[in-house]
Amino acid sequence: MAMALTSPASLGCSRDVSFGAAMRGPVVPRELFKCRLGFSLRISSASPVVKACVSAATTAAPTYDTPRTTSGEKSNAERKTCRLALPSKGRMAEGTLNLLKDCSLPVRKLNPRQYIADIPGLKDLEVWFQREADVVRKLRSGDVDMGIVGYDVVAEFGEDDPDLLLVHDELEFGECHLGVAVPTYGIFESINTLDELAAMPQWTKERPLRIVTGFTYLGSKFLQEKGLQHVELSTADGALEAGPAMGTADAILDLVSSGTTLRENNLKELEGGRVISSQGVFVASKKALLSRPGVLEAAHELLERFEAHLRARSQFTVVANMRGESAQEVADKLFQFTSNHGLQGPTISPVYVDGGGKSVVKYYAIVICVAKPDIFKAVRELRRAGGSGVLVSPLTYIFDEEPLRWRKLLEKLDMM
Ligand SMILES: Nc1ncnc2c1ncn2[C@@H]1O[C@H](COP(=O)(O)OP(=O)(O)OP(=O)(O)O)[C@@H](O)[C@H]1O
Ligand SMILES: O=P(O)(O)OC[C@H]1O[C@H](OP(=O)(O)OP(=O)(O)O)[C@H](O)[C@@H]1O
Ligand SMILES: [Mg+2]
Repeated sequence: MAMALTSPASLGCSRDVSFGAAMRGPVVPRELFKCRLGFSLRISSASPVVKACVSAATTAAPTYDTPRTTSGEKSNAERKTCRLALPSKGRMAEGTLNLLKDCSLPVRKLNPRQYIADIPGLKDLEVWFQREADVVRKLRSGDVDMGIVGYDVVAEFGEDDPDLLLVHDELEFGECHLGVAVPTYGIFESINTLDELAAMPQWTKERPLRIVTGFTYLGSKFLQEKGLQHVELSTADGALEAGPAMGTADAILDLVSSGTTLRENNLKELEGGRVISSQGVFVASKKALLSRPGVLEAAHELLERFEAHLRARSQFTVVANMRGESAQEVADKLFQFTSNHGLQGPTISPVYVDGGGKSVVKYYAIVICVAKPDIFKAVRELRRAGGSGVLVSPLTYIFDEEPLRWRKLLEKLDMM
């Protein structure tokens, strides 16, 4: 899937696949415009690309001569502390802070407008709040070492940079996907798949399919891979769903979670038009993990806690008293009548009751973990196997052996 898009030659696609290099005002000289794919685009007002984008009042893909990473090599070489960057606002900010709090690592921020903070549980770690795209840019430039953001942002602004390593790829918040959508009406009424969209006779060199998106890197790569011929991408900062009805775009490529915004704007997603699925991820710079003291240790600590918490979150711990003559008999009944046997197997211990001055064992207490959706089935099964007094409580952490993701990370770092 990784495809380097650095020169026209590497594109291997029609020159019609172009970006809306619309004006950002007179600040950027026209000659300096560079399309995202890495080659210079001469802007002429006669060009249909420019005309379309100007009339669409969209903004240019943010790719002039400015690199997509910031500088900082010098100050980074001198930096002694590790840095974790977190989203400063929006959906992902809340999810990230909640996750850290649930992992007993609350972020301490003196006031909401301050962009530096710390985590009392993690020494020698600076926490920096940044807009999500900047988290990724600063990872790439070496200004921060680790970050938590949506995978969509890593994929878009990371541009397949091999220095970015996903330490945890499923933090279980901010779930959404990036997909192509078209109107439900007009010429699109009977169009339901990306292939059908691509095959529409309407799209020509002179009148390409106009797609508005905030994801020009992922979008161009995806559409080229899918072989779409005459496409023009433009970009805007938000409310993209308005584009088709306003007449400024034919289709959109945007994030979807509940699907409400699409529905409310008379748009439908196309089968085969899903670019990526996304959720919160923990990402780190390979260079930093390998060379900056303390980063690997901090990544390990965070990963351990995320894994242990997320595993526990999906489970209940269940304690029940089971009637039986021996622990062995209870274990046999559990295996026979129930599908829940705990992590490795049930823990079974005798329950002593007063038998008139002599303690006797008539019950055995069992402890098992049960996946949350299976809890009521598990209780029914336990009763069938002779269980009573079933106690169900939430779990905080499940620490297993070394997390699988840690081993995978060490492999990626050539440390195994
Ligand atoms: N329905 C959704 N729409 C957009 N993003 C979502 C959605 N669900 C989860 N996300 C995640 O949230 C991130 C964006 O969140 P949000 O739009 O709140 O950020 P923001 O910083 O306010 O951005 P903006 O510049 O758009 O205001 C996405 O990159 C994605 O990872
Ligand atoms: O499938 P849904 O649950 O409806 O969510 C999807 C919408 O949410 C986001 O927009 P956001 O709320 O960030 O507004 P914006 O478009 O102005 O950025 C995204 O860009 C979609 O428009
Ligand atoms: Mg938004």
